[in-house]
Order: sequence, then C-alpha cells, then structure tokens
Amino acid sequence: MNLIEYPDRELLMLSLADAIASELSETVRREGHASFCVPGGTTPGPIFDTLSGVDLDWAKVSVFLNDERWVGEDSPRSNTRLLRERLLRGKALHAKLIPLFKPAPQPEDVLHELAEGIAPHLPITVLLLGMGADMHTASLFPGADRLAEAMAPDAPILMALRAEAAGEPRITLTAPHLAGAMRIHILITGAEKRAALDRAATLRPLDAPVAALLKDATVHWAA
Ligand SMILES: O=C1O[C@H](COP(=O)(O)O)[C@@H](O)[C@H](O)[C@H]1O
Repeated sequence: MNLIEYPDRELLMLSLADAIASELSETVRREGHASFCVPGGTTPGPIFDTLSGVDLDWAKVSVFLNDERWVGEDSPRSNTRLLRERLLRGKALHAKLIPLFKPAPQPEDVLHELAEGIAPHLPITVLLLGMGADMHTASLFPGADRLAEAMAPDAPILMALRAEAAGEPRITLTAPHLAGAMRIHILITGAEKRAALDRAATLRPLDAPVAALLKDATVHWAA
C-alpha cells in the first residue's frame, strides 16, 4: 500500500482530482475510452465538484458506482443522486452513466441486467474507493450475509448483499472485479478512518474487506 498524507482536506481533494483527471485523459488519448468507478457516501463530493469542471473528453468516459443502496433517486441516501448532483454536470455532463440501480423491489430482480451493462467497461481504468470506519469498502461490509462469495476470486461482477450496518439492501461490485482495476485510489479522511486503515492492514479481508484492495492501492488521507 502506498499512503499519501496531505496537510489538509482541501489539498487532498484538489490533488486527487487532478491525478484522476490526468489518468483518465491519458487513457482516453491512448485507447479512445476510459472507465471511472466511484464511491458514494459523504466523502467524495468535493472531488466530484472539481472533476465536473475539468476539460476532458468526458463523452468517452463511462462512469459507474462502486455500489448502490437499494433506494430510489428521490432518497438523499441514493449514491446515484450524489453522482448526478456533484459529478455529472458542467463539463462532465456528457460522461456516460452506467446504472447500478433500476426501480425494482429487490436488487436480485435486476442484478443480471445491471451486470451486463457494466461488463463491457471492465477492467476499470480508474477506481476511486471510499472506506467506512468499520473497514467496509464499496458495499463489502464485515459480517454481510454473502461476503465470502463476494470476496472469492470467481465472484460475479455484481452481487446483492445485506448487512445490519448497511441499512438498506445493497448492490456492489465484487472484490475481484474491483481489484482488477488499472489504478486504485482509496480516499479517507479523519483520525477514526486512519486508525481503521492501519488496523485493516493487519486483518484478513473477511474481517476487514478493504484489506483485499490495499496491496495495489494508493491511499489518500488528510485529518
Ligand atoms: O455506504 C457507503 O459507505 C462508503 C463510505 O462512505 P462515507 O460516507 O464514510 O464516505 C462509501 O464508499 C460507499 O460507496 C457507500 O455506499
């Protein structure tokens, strides 16, 4: 794991947005397209704000979430809503959103269809992950009902998981498909998450799911 510590959160967000923009535009220039897989939650908003103002051939970038909470976009907990409000606007308005949600009673009802949408965009060019203080990343929660299957090398692209700490049912990219990304950035802020990261580095992925992604990741942290 490569850890970068920033003097403050503002510098972290600006520097990481800049690094991601360079990685995406270099890949678009070289290969004609790129994929960008992003977290939801409370942390990445400022990075999305900066990226939405960056000059890049966004029409050639596919954007999809690491994971989604099984709620409609009218809910403030919808990660898709965050993406639309903070990233997919301004210069990034024409990026191609690959959905991780479709109105259906249960994620299992549309899992296959959503996975078929993601498949052509793998491997991920740039993966940005968040992490909870409980060491979950994406919706790979410690103690989730099907965590072992979602961490296995032969896991399908997407799985539906349920965990007490997660609240709603979740849909998530699984560990091998996240780990297959060309570049992996993990964004964390605050002392509690820093302590959780240090702890995760000593634990098995089944106890600390983020540990499965640490080997090839750059972790970006500010207090
Ligand atoms: O539930 C989720 O949590 C993690 C971490 O969120 P944060 O609010 O602590 O930044 C997030 O990465 C994930 O995408 C989200 O669904």
